[in-house]
Amino acid sequence: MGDQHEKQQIQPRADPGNVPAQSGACGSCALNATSTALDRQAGALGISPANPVPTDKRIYRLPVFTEQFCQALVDELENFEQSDMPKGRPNTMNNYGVLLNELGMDEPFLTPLRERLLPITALLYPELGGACLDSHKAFVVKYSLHEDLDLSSHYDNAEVTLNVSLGKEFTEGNLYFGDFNQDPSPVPKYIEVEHVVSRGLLHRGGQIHGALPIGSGERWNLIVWMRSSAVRNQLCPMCHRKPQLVEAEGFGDGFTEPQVQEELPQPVSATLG
Ligand SMILES: O=C(O)CCC(=O)C(=O)O
Ligand SMILES: [Fe+2]
Repeated sequence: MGDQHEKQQIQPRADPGNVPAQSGACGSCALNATSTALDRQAGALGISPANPVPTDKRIYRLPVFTEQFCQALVDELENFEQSDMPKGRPNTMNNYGVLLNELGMDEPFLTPLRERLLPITALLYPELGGACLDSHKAFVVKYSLHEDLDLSSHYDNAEVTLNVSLGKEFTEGNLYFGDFNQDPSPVPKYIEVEHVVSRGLLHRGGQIHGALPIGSGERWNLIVWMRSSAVRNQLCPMCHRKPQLVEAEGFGDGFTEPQVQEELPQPVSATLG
């Protein structure tokens, strides 16, 4: 079962290209203390905040693949791109890239990857169903000088997003992050985050973000929009309403139908004759 939404494109409320990377330090000591405690626990799992200066944005960096694996995956995707097999667009905003379910990669590769991340997402994003991310949409996006150069500001159709840099070689093209969409501030603070090949970034799907233009080369990223049916069945994260379900294939948009209650035996009144 699913719903028609994908990425929600938004007008940047400040031109991220012109906004220098900000410290993003939170003014509240309590929040800083909480995020520092969380950062320490995450550090014990090999995960570090993506920004060297503490922020309230909850963006984390972690090792995901080897560089050799990233290279092999990109080679394979280039073969697929050059083939005449039918291909869809990765999503409503990126024009170039590959939908990984079209390559049959969901079951053998992406579901185990999502499940492997559960202890981490449970720790980092408990209120977003981080402990029960039960489906995903996964794709690779590609940027190059004569194709897409950048990606405008948006939030994802995901509770939690994993974004892994696969290479190849490129200059510039940093990611930028603004507010959480459900918690906008009057003057949003943007931070820039550099991607490192073979590393992943974890962020809330609702964290407004985009990618700055690359200066040269090709930039390929694996994006996994991870979804929690327990959370989104209550409220669609894209339109913030109770979801109206329509039939969909595969994981759809990650909504599930309520289980049909097993029919309970009806009480019967017996009359003695
Ligand atoms: O290009 C990137 O690194 C970001 C892609 C992204 O945000 C998305 O596809 O949802
Ligand atoms: Fe995104």
